[in-house]
Amino acid sequence: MEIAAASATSTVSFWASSSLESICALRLSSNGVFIRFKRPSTTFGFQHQHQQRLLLSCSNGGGRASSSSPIKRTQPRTRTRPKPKPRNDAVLSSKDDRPRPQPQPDRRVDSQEQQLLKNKLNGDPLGRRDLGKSVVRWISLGMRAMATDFASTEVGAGEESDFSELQQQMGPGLTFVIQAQPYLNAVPMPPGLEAVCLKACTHYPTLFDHFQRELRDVLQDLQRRSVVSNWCETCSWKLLKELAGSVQHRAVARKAPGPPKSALSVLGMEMEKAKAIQSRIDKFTNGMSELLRIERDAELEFTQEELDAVPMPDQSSDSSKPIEFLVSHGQAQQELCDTICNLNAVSTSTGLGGMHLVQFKVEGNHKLPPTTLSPGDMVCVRSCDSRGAGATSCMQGFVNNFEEDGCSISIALESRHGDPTFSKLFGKNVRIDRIYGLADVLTYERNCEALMLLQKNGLQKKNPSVAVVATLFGDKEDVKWLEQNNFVDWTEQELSGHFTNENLDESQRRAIALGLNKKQPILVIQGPPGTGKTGLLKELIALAVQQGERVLVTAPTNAAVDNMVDKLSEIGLNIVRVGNPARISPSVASKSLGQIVNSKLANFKAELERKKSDLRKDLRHCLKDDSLAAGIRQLLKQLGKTLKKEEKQAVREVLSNARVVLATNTGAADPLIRKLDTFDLVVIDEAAQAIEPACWIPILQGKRCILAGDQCQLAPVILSRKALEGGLGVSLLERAASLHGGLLTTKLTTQYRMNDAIASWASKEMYDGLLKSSPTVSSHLLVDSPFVKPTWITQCPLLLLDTRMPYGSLSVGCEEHLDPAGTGSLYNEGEADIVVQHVFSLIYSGVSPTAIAVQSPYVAQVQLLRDRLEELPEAAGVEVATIDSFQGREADAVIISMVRSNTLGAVGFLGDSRRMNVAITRARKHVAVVCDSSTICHNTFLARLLRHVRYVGRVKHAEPGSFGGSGLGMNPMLPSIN
Ligand SMILES: Nc1ncnc2c1ncn2[C@@H]1O[C@H](COP(=O)(O)OP(=O)(O)OP(=O)(O)O)[C@@H](O)[C@H]1O
Repeated sequence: MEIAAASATSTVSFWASSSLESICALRLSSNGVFIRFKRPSTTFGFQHQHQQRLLLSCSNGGGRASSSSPIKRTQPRTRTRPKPKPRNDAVLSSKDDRPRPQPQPDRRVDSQEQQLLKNKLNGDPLGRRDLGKSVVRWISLGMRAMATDFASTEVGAGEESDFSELQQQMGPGLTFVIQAQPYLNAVPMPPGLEAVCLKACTHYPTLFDHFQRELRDVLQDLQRRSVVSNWCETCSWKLLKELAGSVQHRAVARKAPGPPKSALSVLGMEMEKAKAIQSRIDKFTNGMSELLRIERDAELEFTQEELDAVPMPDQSSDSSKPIEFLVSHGQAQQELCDTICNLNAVSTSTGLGGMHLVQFKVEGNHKLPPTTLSPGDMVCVRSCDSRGAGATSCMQGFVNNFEEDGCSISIALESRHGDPTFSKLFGKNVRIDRIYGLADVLTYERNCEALMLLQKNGLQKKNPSVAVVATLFGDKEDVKWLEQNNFVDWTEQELSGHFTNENLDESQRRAIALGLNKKQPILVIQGPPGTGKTGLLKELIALAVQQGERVLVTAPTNAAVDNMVDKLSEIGLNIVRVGNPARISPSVASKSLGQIVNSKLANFKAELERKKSDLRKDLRHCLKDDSLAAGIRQLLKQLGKTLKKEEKQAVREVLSNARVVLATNTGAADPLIRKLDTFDLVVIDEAAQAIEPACWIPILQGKRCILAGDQCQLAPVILSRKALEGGLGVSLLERAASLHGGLLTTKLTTQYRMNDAIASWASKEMYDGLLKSSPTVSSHLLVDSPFVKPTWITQCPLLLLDTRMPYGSLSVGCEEHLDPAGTGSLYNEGEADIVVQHVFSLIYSGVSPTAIAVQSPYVAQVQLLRDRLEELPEAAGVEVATIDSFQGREADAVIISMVRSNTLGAVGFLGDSRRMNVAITRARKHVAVVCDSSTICHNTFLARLLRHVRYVGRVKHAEPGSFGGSGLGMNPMLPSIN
């Protein structure tokens, strides 16, 4: 999964100017803030936790907080290291088997925290009582510096362009907070009050309040010195006032919500009823904000562990080795590495959305080492010495791509204009480390912001989704009232449009008819695997566009969004995919905002480049003539500005002309989308996998919404047990489905994917026997596909390849092992052998490699399997993926490697029924489960799965190296399972 969560994940980093001796770096990262202090010979690191616990630790230089976790790998490497996945995918590492990080109860701190949180939600600036004198002074100093910088444009007043640049950088909420960080960062925090400082420095109302005061003082000072005539009339003050007057500022920074008068005026509802709805919203948003905070802290802890694990080269390693091979854990040479050293920044360009694309090249034109990194992976980029040591400051980003020369890698850095560290990467040795798990401050802020907007605007006149809010937070009586007063209507709309798929069944047509009713504020489409949700949404969106609606389509993961982009591209709709370019699948990149804008401006850019090159030639000829050269430089600058202006214009045009805009749930908070007109319809696919606050981001931007998904498939990934138990893991789809006696829900019950031997297990285990198989698929087998030979395997829909040994002993070579790379994931080499052999059996029987998918819940096993299959040209096209990343897709034959084989009977998260449901139900005609049944059977849910296979499928004992061949003519024995 992209994570699962993951998704338009992005992180923002800031690092202090190196001129500051005392502070080396402050990083606003992943749902939280890290700060590192540098002393001449010691580096202190601390992580701010909600418990206000400061974890102080020391290390000798290297810019990396030492911790109890060892820096060097001590385990010997015995095999190609499996490629760990980012946490989003890596929900599936055995870390999930560990106890979740639990915040320590501290009543005093909790109440202090609650007060701060309450203030944050209320939008009140934190006062002296919350902060204390020294912290107030610290903020004032930072904001004074920022205000001075801001007002410096007044000195050359009249240059409109400077202000327009300021205008672009300045924005309410998070944008302002981001702009403020480098200034705050440059002021040493008062000792002992770091935790409060860290809280305050992300609190927008507080920062804005101080900034406003300081700017006024700075401008008044300029007036006294006759630099400006009237400070109130200065452009910077006007800009600030404009900001303060913006709707978004008022939404975020306004004080506690007043009475729900708008509900009264908009809906004409009785005041008491509206108050009751508002109080339910208040209770919900306050509770959810608290759970988000708990979860953020758990993520922060996880992230710190990951950052602590970023390796440093061993002092004793052989320095004569090619420098680019200096990789993680002090290994001088290894087959694959997740750190690349000795890189130089060679060029930079600005991608859409302000993303900096920086190209790094290996020094001396060496080739890049073989690496586990691939596009979309999260990395941290740091300057260091030539041996990769002494890395201090860091920026985070994503791998954008590898250049064709084999020497360069391009990284999309999440930095903003003026970030001081960015320019410092040039002319330095740089190392890039892969980071596996990162909590994300932007996601956290966006989720919190959505809750704030829901609380403040939910029942307001200006909220286009007021009927959705009233339905979801109102009781049965309120919903009846909404219907009686003609605000909502729950009937089906007559279908008149043209279907691209005429085969839709009755329940699918009903779902479409309900979804097209413009007065149905919210519709939940619940469908077990293979019931056609994705195809149905494609039809529904096409028909909604036909009836003149603009649609915002979102999903919790980039993979799910790309899947929808793929489907919608087939029917020729005018669609745009918005999101981090590095996270968009290359197969749908042509529909991304960046590429559409680039192709739209291709001619313009070519012409501009021609002009620029002419001007540069002229410049070379007139180097002696200063005034002419200055004029040419001015023209070149002007051309750069023209391009920026054109790009902005093109972005606006492309987005406002698009009939369908697609993004992840959190990606829908992108200002580019927010600035657009209200959408008529919001569709959230895979909604059961999203936490509710994230769903409110798109919902609040549309008049009505449709949630599609299956609450028996993957759930939102929640790290903190406390947050999970508090209800953060309950999706909006799940909550809405149980509201108002199922009024909001329509169900699909016929599946069109699986052979009934496969579907009947899912139906019995997960859907109370209600999932029916269409006769068109209920008995289809691999052998029915063209060119497939009849073998016992191709005629078997369900197969167990069992590595179990008698008397409870483990099959030699088939034991589970902990990933030596320290990811916490597990692998099983014996099972990998058996999987490869089974893949070959299928291919020799005539099954196309592209019709085969191999899945494992463990990322280390996925990487091992990829490595094995990549070596075999015959297997090219076989897809190997974690279960989470395969959700929403299907394949004719699916092989699942369960990995767990131990004498304790420990199965970890294999016992998660929702994940196993997804794994098994991806298959159309054949599932092979490779496992050690003596371990697996300790879990009752998995034992029932084994029993089902035994009754309706086949069981075969399997050993590495012994099972194989085409299966042609074989008549396997069927050992029983106790
Ligand atoms: N009415 C129908 N008649 C025939 N085939 C259908 C029909 N509806 C869907 N299908 C087929 O069923 C298969 C599964 O459809 P789809 O992927 O849309 O299901 P889904 O509900 O999204 O599944 P999942 O939840 O597992 O992702 C596809 O191959 C699709 O073409």
